[in-house]
Amino acid sequence: MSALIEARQLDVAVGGHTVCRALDFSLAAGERLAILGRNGAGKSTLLSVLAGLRAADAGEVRLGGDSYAALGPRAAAKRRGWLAQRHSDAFASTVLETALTGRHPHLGRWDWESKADAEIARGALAAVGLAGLEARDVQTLSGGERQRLAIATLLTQAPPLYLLDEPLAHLDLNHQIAVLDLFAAAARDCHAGVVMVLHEPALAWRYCDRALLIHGDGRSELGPVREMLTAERLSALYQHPLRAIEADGMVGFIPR
Ligand SMILES: Nc1ncnc2c1ncn2[C@@H]1O[C@H](COP(=O)(O)OP(=O)(O)OP(=O)(O)O)[C@@H](O)[C@H]1O
Repeated sequence: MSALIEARQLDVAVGGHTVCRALDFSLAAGERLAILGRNGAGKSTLLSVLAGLRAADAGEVRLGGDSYAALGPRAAAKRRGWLAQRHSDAFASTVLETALTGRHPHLGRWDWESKADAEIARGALAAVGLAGLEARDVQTLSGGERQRLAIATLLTQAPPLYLLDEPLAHLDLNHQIAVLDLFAAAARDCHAGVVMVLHEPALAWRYCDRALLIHGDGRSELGPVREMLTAERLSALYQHPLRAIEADGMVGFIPR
């Protein structure tokens, strides 16, 4: 069976700066991969290449064995969902209408969303703690509520592969864990693949199988979280000394 996503010999650069060179990886159903690196290292740029929204400088990205060019936008939207780092709401729209946009790839050109689509969207809103806000104007939401709405919209889309750019942005600790638990359940119960840009190595350690470290100068390292997320490697990655502390089978990284 083809991987959910596969990058082959990928070169990515932005603004004259190399993000990665000859990067190879593939993600199987049910796997979770964290992308970590300093601000400006190119994590969002790489994720947008993986999402088919930006061309690579060399190499290719395939979703289930097919290129983005062969799939086209609608078929690609059924195979991967992308959580952007920023959400713009140019027009007034309700929370439910926004979540329902996640169903669009599943509808025919002239179809309206059905009752079943609305149930899926309501379920996703409830899963992120937004039940009761369905009729609210999206422009009145707090930063954390808007982020959870974007996640609910993606859960409504229900792709087999989630590409998440900083899914924990704006979220308090309680909602960070709740959102990571939701994607863990999607991986475990629905065999979804998850690639997420994270700034918290301890949560990557706890919620991901593998980590991709982007050093910002073209170098990258990929491997199981227990090999990649060590104090030594993370101190080099963030260019700041860190100490690892283990408790109850979990690890934390303390800046020195
Ligand atoms: N169009 C552009 N022209 C020039 N430089 C750009 C352009 N787009 C992005 N960059 C630069 O490329 C670098 C990588 O940006 P990117 O958003 O991918 O970083 P990131 O690792 O996701 O950072 P952060 O952790 O801050 O979100 C940054 O230094 C950014 O300023």
